[in-house]
Amino acid sequence: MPPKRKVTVACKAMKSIGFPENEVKPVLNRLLESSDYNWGYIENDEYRALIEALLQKKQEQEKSVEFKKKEACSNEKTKGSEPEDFEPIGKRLRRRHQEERALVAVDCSEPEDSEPLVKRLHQRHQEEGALVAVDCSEPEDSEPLVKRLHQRHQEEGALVAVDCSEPEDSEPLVKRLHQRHQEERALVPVKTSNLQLVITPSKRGYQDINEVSSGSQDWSEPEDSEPQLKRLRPKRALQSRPDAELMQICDEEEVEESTPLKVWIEQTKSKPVSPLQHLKNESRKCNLSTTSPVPKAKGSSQPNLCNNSTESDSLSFQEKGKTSVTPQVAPGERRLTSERGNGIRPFEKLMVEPYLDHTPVENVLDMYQENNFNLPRDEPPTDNHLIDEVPLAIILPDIGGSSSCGNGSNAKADVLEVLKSQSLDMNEKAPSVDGLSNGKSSAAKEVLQFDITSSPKREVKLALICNSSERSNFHIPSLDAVFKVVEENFLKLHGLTEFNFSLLELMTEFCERFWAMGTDSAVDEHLRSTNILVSKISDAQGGHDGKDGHVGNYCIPSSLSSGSVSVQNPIKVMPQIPKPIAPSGLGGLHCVAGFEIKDIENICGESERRLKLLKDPQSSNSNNREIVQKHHTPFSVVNYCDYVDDITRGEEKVKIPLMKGSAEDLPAFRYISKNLVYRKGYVNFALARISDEHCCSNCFGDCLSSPVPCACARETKGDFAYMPGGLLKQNFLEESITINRNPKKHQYFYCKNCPLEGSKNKKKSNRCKGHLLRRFIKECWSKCGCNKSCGNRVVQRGITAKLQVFWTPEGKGWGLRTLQDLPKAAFVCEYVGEIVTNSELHERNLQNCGTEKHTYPVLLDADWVSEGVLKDEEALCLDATVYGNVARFINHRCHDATLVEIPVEVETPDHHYYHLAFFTTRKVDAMEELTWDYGIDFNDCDHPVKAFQCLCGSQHCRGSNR
Ligand SMILES: C[S@@+](CC[C@H](N)C(=O)[O-])C[C@H]1O[C@@H](n2cnc3c(N)ncnc32)[C@H](O)[C@@H]1O
Repeated sequence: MPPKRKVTVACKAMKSIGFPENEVKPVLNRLLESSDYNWGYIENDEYRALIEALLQKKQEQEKSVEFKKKEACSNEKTKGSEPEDFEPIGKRLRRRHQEERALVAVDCSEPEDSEPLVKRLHQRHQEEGALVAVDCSEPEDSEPLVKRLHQRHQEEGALVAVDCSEPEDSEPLVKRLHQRHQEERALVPVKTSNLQLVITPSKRGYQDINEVSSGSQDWSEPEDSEPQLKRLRPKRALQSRPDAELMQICDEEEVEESTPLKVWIEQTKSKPVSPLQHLKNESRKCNLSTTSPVPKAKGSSQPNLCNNSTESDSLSFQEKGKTSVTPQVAPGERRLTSERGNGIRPFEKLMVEPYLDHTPVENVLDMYQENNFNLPRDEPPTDNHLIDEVPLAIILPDIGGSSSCGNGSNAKADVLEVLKSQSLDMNEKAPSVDGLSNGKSSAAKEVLQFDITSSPKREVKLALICNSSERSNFHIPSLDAVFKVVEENFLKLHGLTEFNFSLLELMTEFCERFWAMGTDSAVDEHLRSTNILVSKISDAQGGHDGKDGHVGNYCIPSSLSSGSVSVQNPIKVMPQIPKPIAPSGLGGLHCVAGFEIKDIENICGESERRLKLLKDPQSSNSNNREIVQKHHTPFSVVNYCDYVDDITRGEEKVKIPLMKGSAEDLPAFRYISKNLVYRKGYVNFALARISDEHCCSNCFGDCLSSPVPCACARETKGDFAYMPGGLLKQNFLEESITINRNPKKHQYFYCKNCPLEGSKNKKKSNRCKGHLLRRFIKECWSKCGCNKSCGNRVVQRGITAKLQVFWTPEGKGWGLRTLQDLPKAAFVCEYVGEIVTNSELHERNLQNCGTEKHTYPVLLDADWVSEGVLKDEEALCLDATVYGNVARFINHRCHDATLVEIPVEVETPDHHYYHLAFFTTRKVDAMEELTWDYGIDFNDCDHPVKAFQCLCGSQHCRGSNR
């Protein structure tokens, strides 16, 4: 969307919640400036940043005389304790935003609030707005923060009680919000009948974040789902009663609170924005009112609401003799106020964005993606900066010869309609690429603007708008020549005569990055970043005439009214051009750049030959490849493109593209997303084999939120391995990593008759070399009562991360990398292949002996110890050589691999078969390679994994000197 439009949309959105446009624009401007024109930041969370900024601006403006004294007084007192108040607003907002994001990274404690942000903000402010009965004339409390927070609980209750009885409704919401903000910012000491406290919401927010990230939060406890109403109650009394009574006590107390609830609703109904609050409270009323009790369902957070309260909170209230304070507020209101106070659930947590697919792991990954990918910057929304909605660019037709080609302006308009355009004012922002920036003094002076235009059709167009007012004799030069000169100059400038530099490649990468970093959460969009090729216009003036497969370009005259000339659209990145693999080594890029596109089908034919998709993977050999080559059909174009687009051929929920531009052959294999038994392997998924001990048939909903861990947590000693959100718990991950990296002696098991060794030599059984005993994860499954989105189902949901198969520069062949930042402890993929017995594997190895091709087997021996003596058909491994998933591309790393493999029990309690899942060992950055330690003994010549000269490059490489 062009910036102008974005401004309009933002103003409209703000108007809808009561901020007039004339107030919004300056704030928006300021925010844009301070965020480097990052619209993503501003639009995120339904304009959260903007709303916050507006509120803050308001409060700054409306500091009235009556508050001046208080403000001066409180500022004096709180100097130093609230450093953020002295930060510029943009910086503070950004920092806060970052911290919130960081919180999101670990905040998996409960399903997030599904209400839209604006609604939530309104509600929060409305609720907070009620807390305005403050008196800052008293000296500030010098008690420690924790103590003050406890007091705050009680205090807020009292405040609200007072507040409800007063006609505070007569104040407009916005005013109350501002007032509240002002009070919060100024750390106004609040006086009630008994004590003072300091309201420091932002401070509390940060404190909470710190608590969470420091691990003080127990992710296994759904503490947040407990209504704070109940937390406020004195617990000591409850503790002395039998469990059975607890529920009743809660109910009784709810009766007490039902009346104020009604009163409150009455009051809020009269407020301009109350329907939002009202709706929320209505729903809470359903949950909390005794007149409509909700059944205490197992698996939901309800049953433990009473006895799960934060003991320290409750006790401290009682100790301080505060139990007499009757919180006369609506439950919703109370919940929020106490949340702020107890340091458990800061407001920020409510702002967690919904997950992409509403499944925990996907959401986490998506959030990380959002967190770590900076959205492209936009220009400032000032009128003088606003660019034309129609970008100054030449629109090329679809190279694939779509029917719209040659259709003049109509088609152009169609394309333009969906284009997103962004600009960089070159007078302000120097290009960051070395060489370009060096040359800025001369060349960049003439580049007035750098436009990037993209469309949902996966097109990226770059346009440099140059000032040629002093060059009346301007003509369009040969782009080939321009590229050549720029490349040569660049190399000369940097003394890189041996260096192979291609400007076009650089621009292609730029476009790829643009897509990768700008993609939104739509699952299939991530492919944009890879399945794109660059094409140039050889004659920007006249467009194409049908030669070279381009029919009828749509050109905008290059002369611009202001005397500048637009070197328009020198490249166009087009998806789906089926030529990612070219003989030159530069791949399709080179081919297209050389204007050699004559016939798309020819290109696809070539690509298909190189790709060598198998008709019958089991009989894969060079002859077979020839057959594929000969049986090239017109449909191969589609097949081929599909494959590069997505090596999974639709087998996974996400597409996994192949990096374009490599001349190397992809190994011949057939993609499968689930393990398949080859022949003899014994795997029994019979429901009857799953006893009650091995499933949780009585559960429902999300097992992770159940107060009592269900049977499926037994494998992990009663503590689920996952946190809500899909990440592994820290201790479980660390333990698994340690077992892998520094196994202790006792973690090895030695078989009497090792199936592995036995399979190697039928006559003589070699001594068992030992098998590492690993910790299993047990996931809920079909026989369990919980639902599909239960937090204890992660691996079975499959791949959700954005991955790419790429050609490694170190010489390891193909590898796998992530296109998005991944958090530590995130599931990436499992190792999928054919389930073969050890003897079958041995046979395969023998067959392949001496040939280049070798298998990539993984032994499923993590629990052979408890399986006793295994028959051959039970001693299994996974071979992904011919049938496999993306994990077959994961390369080995001797030390500090980014992935660790963990056995996962899903369909069967028999541990001779399980899933092998890869989780990140640390935060992995976008574009980093994903590796795991194969566990190879590089000196063991008859290990099933054929040893290779290791090029992992790690400090403690075990196999580099073979
Ligand atoms: C599971 S495959 C990984 C994908 C493989 N690179 C490919 O192109 O298909 C294992 C093979 O990759 C290569 N490989 C993996 N890790 C390596 C490393 N650290 N150094 C050198 N080669 C490696 C070896 O040839 C090994 O047999």
